[in-house]
Amino acid sequence: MELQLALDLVNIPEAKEVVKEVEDYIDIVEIGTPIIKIEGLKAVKEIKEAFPNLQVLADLKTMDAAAYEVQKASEANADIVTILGVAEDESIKGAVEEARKNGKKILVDLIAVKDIETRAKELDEFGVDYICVHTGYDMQAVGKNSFDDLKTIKRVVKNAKTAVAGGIKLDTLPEVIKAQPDLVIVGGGIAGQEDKKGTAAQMQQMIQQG
Ligand SMILES: O=C([C@H](O)CO)[C@H](O)[C@H](O)COP(=O)(O)O
Repeated sequence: MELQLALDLVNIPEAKEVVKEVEDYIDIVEIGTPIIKIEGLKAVKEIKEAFPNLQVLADLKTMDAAAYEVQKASEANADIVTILGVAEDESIKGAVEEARKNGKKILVDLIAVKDIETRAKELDEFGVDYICVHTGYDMQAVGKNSFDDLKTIKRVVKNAKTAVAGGIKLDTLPEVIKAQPDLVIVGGGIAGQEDKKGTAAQMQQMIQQG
């Protein structure tokens, strides 16, 4: 099980500061959609240059022109690129093909997918690397989480790795770990804490004890 730190509500210098604090305890650093929208793919490039030992995920949440966007993220040295599960099958296949050409990985984000089980089964046949259940900020605000959806994808996904994101904190991490995803994605649960290093260390330890 791996730990991914999601950075959403910071600029590039602030992102570097946070990663410097917790780099020993995380496997992947996510350059979140808001950062990419504000700062561009140079945020991905700069973080990869500063932390070459970490994998960097570009959270593009691609919906169309998938091969082109994966190509551009690859040029910025992203290791993993995200596409939305609600995108057309052609877009998903295009993203996978482009990622393969560049030695990169694709994570499909199931945010806003209504029939998680059916879509996860379909996506699993397209050769994507990760399938991720995700409760976004706006649904977290009305009390939703992805724990049941995680159990669903664990049951039906046979090829891809499984991932979970959305409001995971120290107190909810044990429930997530019980479901045994391959990747746990934490944003505010680390980046929003006073003691980021201590929290990340504790999360890594819990994950390793799995
Ligand atoms: O992808 C995310 C969200 O849609 C904003 O871009 C977050 O990175 C993801 O939800 C993880 O962050 P937390 O919910 O704060 O753990």
